[in-house]
Amino acid sequence: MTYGFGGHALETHGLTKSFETVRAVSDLTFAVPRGSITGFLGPNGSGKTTTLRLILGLAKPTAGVGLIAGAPFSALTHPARTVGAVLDSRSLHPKRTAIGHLGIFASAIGVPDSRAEDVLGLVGLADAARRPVGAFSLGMRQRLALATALLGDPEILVLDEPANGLDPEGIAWLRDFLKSFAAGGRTVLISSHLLREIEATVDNLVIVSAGSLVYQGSIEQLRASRPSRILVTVSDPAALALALASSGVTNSQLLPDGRLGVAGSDADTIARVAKEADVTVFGTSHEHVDLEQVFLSMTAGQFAAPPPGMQPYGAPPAYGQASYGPPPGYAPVPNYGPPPGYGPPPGYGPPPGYGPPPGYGPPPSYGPQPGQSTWDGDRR
Ligand SMILES: Nc1ncnc2c1ncn2[C@@H]1O[C@H](COP(=O)(O)OP(=O)(O)OP(=O)(O)O)[C@@H](O)[C@H]1O
Repeated sequence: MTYGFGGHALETHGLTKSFETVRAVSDLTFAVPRGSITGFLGPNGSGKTTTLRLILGLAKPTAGVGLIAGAPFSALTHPARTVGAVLDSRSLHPKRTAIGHLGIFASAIGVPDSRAEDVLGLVGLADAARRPVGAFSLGMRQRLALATALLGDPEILVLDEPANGLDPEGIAWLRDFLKSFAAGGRTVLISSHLLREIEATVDNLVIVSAGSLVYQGSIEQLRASRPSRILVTVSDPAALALALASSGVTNSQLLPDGRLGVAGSDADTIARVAKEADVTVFGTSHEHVDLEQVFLSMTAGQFAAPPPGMQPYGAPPAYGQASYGPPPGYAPVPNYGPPPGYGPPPGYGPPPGYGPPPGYGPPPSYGPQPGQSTWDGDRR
C-alpha cells in the first residue's frame, strides 16, 4: 500500500462543504496518522458525518480534498482493501439474514463467500448468521455493520458513532477489537460526540466544532495541556489564596466545596506559604483532569447566534478558560496543503443510471465498497 502526499492514512486539506445556507464543514485540515486509533470528536451537528462522507467519496466537497492513503477515494485501486466504513447501521434490510446481507457485499467487492462467515466470527455474530437483521438489537446491527466494513480486510477503518446503542460490555468489546485491529499497524478513525465513550479506545484526537478544527494531537498532549491543580483543604482558603498571590502563585480558585484549587505550584510550596500565613492545611490532593470537561470547553459556543449570511454557528469557539487551550506548540502542520491545482479527479461522479441493487431500499449503510459509493444521491 502506498501512502502518498503526507504519508497519512487519512487526511483532509481545506475541506469545505456547504448545504445552501449551512456551512457544515469549514476549511478543515487534519491528518490521521497510520497505525493510530484516532477519535473524531465534536458536538452534534459539528460536521463529523459530513466530513466522513466527503472523505469516503459519498458527497462532493464545496472546496478542498479528502485523501485515503494519499489518494481520493475514487482513485483508489483497491477501495475495499484500503478502507472499510460504517456510517449508519440503521439502514440494514430487515428481512435479509446477516449472512445474506454480507454475501451481497462480498460478491460486490469480489471476496469469497467464506469471508462472510469469517467476519461474522470476528464480530461475535456467528450464532446469529441466519437470523433476519430486522430481529437484531442496535448493538448487533452495529456489529454487523462493522463486519461488512471488514469484508475486504481493509487497512483503514472509518466508523461513525459505532458505540451508539452499545451497552458497556459492547463498548468494551469494541475497544478491544479496535485495539487488536490497530496493533498490526492498521488505522482506525472513530467518531463520537462523547469523549468519555471513546477515551479509553483512542490514542489520538481530532476535535471539530461548528465544522472547524479546534484540536488535533495525542490524547496525552490534550491532558497535559491543562495545568494540573492541587486541591487544598485549609482553615482559611481566602487567606491562603492571598498569601500565595503575594508569593507569586496567582492561579488559585475557591471551589464550591470550600477547597482551594491551586495551579502552578506544588504541595511543599503551598504548605510553606500556608505556614507563614498562619493557615492550617488539613490535606492536599491532585486534581483528576476530566478530559470531557476540556472537550466541552473547547467546543462550547458552537450554537452561538449566527452572524448574518453563511455561517450558522457563529465564530469557532474560543477555548473557554485559558487553561483549556490547545497544548503548547500546537499549530496546523506547516506547509500542509494540497498541491497546486489539486482537486477531485475528472469524471468524479456516479456513472449514469447507477442505483442500488433491486430490493435494496435505504441508502448505503456502509462505506464504500466498489461502486457502492455511487449510490448516493447526495453528490452535490
Ligand atoms: N444533506 C444535508 N442537507 C442540509 N444540511 C445538512 C445535510 N447534511 C448535514 N447537514 C447539516 O450540516 C451540519 C453538520 O451535520 P453533520 O451530520 O455532519 O454533523 P455531525 O457532527 O455528524 O452531527 P451528529 O453527531 O448529530 O451526527 C448540520 O447543521 C446538519 O444539519
